Amino acid sequence: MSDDKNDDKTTLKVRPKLGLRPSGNQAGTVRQNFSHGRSKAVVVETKKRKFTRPEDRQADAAAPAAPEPKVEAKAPPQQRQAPAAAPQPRRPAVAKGGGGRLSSAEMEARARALEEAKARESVEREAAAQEAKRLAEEDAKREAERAEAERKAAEEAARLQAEAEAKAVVEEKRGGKRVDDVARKEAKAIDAPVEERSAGRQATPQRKETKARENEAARPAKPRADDNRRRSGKLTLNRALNDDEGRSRSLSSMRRRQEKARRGGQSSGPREKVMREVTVPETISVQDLAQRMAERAVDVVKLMMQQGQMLKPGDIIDADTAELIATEMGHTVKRVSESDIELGLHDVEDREEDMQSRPPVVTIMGHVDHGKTSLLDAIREANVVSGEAGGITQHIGAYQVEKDGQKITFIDTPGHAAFTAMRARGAEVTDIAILVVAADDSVMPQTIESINHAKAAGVPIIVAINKIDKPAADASKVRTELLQHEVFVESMGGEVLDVEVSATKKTNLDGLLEAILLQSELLDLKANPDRPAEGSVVEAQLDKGRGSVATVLVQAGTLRTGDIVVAGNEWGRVRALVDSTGEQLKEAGPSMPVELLGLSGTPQAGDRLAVVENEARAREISDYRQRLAREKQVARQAGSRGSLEQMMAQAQANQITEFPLLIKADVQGSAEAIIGALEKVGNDEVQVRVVHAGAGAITESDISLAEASNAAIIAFNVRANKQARDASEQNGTEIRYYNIIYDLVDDVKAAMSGLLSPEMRETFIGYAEILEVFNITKVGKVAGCRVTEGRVERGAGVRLLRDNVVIHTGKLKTLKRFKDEVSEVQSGQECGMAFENYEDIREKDVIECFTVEEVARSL
Ligand SMILES: Nc1nc2c(ncn2[C@@H]2O[C@H](COP(=O)(O)OP(=O)(O)OP(=O)(O)O)[C@@H](O)[C@H]2O)c(=O)[nH]1
Repeated sequence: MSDDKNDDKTTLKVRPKLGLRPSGNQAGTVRQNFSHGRSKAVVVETKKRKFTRPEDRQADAAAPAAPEPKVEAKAPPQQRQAPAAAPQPRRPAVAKGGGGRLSSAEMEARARALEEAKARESVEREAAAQEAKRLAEEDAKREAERAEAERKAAEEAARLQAEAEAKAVVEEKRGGKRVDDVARKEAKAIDAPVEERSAGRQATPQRKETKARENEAARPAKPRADDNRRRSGKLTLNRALNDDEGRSRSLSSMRRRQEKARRGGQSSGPREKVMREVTVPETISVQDLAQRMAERAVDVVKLMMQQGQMLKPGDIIDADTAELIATEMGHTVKRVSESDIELGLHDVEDREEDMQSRPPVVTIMGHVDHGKTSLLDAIREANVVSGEAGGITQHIGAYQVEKDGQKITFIDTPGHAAFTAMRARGAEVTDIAILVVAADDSVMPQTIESINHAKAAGVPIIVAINKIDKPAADASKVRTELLQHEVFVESMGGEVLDVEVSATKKTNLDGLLEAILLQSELLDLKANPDRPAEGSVVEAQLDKGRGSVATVLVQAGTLRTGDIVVAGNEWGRVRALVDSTGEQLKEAGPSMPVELLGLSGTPQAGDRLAVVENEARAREISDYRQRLAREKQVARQAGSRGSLEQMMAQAQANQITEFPLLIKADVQGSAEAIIGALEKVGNDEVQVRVVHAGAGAITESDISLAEASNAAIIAFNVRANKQARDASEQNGTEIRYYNIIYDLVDDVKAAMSGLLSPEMRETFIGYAEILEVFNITKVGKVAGCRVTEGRVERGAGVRLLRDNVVIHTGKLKTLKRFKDEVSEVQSGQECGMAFENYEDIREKDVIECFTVEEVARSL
């Protein structure tokens, strides 16, 4: 081929040309084409061969390597080999060429040789083209197989990831550390293959490049085998065997790769960064968060460092920070809180078509001795009253009675206390309140309280005017007096049903039951009996023989023995259900009161009860609630009680437009004046709602009503008695004391507009009772006292109380113990006290001692 000019672009083709050429070496390029449209230009040095004599030709033949073209170092070996076949046809022509002249025979021979060479060349070209086509097909097939494997593996990875995340979310809802562990594992499973993927990602371009430069050493073994195959157009037995081997190796390696990917829980799936929905609890460690995002913890630490925060992987961060990090890294966040554990436990929505009518639940309220128990007893035709100590209702019970085939559930509560306690715990069990008013006694303070309780709960009232058998009975007086408290009975043109009854004579009891059923019809009470039960604890106690016994009112669904229930902080498996007659039941439907046995501890009245799917969930919820209760207790002890400011903050957050207050004043007149002044305070957005107002000291019942209505207590010139003070401390209800109406109104106004000036927080220090009053010349009146509670301090603020009503507020002039001026006197000790600029002190008056501190308003 040394005499050829290789400028033809055909693969492996070197076209021989006849004719005389200038002697000497000649350089040129050969364009080589490969499969997939790739080509390569190779520099070939050509050498003009001289026509020589036979003896010269022999010399030529003795040196076969000489005609080999000089190929650039980078040129593939294939290029070097391919032209080797071409010189053959030219040999005869060269052989006959002597002295530069050719005979006709020689010319013929040369022409024939030329023809043969052409034919051979075309055959070879065809074979090479076919081989190239076959290789291209094989490549395409392999490529398709690989793509298919990758797609399957990616789907598998996506599925596993979705499962892992779903699992993490479910576990997260149930709280606890387990979640983190599971999520961590899942995240790890996802994470590892991501790295594998990225390794694969790097390998691919490399492979491509290697193919392009076939002489590079980095090329993997398999493609090299392919190249060898391509180098030759011939298909030999050996090569065919090698090919098969190559193919089977390729398939099995593919299978291995798939298998590996499956084991690893993923594959060489999508190569872009995967954006995840990251579940973020209230607190999370940096490491955990990184794993949930499938990111490296060190990257998270780096990111936080850029934000100016130094963190370690083990550090715990709050949900806000975690959200910031996750969003910064391009993930979306799903916030969950510990309380999510209770999701779906209560207030599950029922479909309208599943709802069925249920009996009404009735509570009887009223003033002491107006005949509540007698009435209930008369209705039940069972003698409960005689069994009670002193005839006073001692227990809370719940019973069901039947009238014309319709059932009515009665809850017998001692006054309104249990009623409000239940409301305070969120249990809204009562559908109808029966207000018992004795016809001979008419409306009394507890009657008014009962009205306010019912109103605050939004429960309709039915007035039962009792004891009409008594000669002094005056039903119309009762009706008129009720008008003053905004209870408009039917006979006075209102909507409240009223029934005259006699509990002892059993007069008109049917009328009362009919009124209840009528009211219940108006209320259209419904519940779905075909679902896990929900209810409220009406009463609970620890019974020596039976363990924890809770009287439960089923409110929705059906409660069955064997069910696993959570009631308040307690849980248990229902061992037995007993109805009000003492009979064992298998199940209890909506509005059915039953005694429930089997709880792990004793819940509180008003605790809500729900059936859960398994013990684990019951335990988890109960653990969570117990922890919460402990934390609440600690918070209360730390003094973080509810206040007017907090109330307002809450109101603003929840966009509440009502500002509930309970007002207690020294006289009815001041209470009314305060209500009048406060009514003017409101605007379009927020209004004062007085849940109850009255004269006299603040009692426990006021605290429970305030707690149930989420109201603050405004005390005007009155104090709370000991029980009330304890109760308010316990449940965190704020009592604000005032002695000037304008201060009171200003404070409420400020709280409502959210512009509270610094709060003057008053801390109670102690009480002292005046035993004797001495009149000392020059000094004035001095009170000989005994400290009954806490201590008394000189310089502290003092109030003079007479029957729990504030008479005077001021400062102490002297505090003496046995003639000596002292700074403080402890409980149980006696001392002498005198007020600054105030002398109207009497025996039995009480001196309240307090300190005042200014607390900056924090909303
Ligand atoms: N004459 C008459 N006396 C009645 C009637 N109803 C109740 N009494 C009497 O009134 C007293 C008080 O009755 P209770 O049923 O204990 O009253 P209560 O409201 O349940 O009282 P507490 O449990 O203390 O809240 C009892 O002596 C009853 O006999 C009635 O309709 N007529």
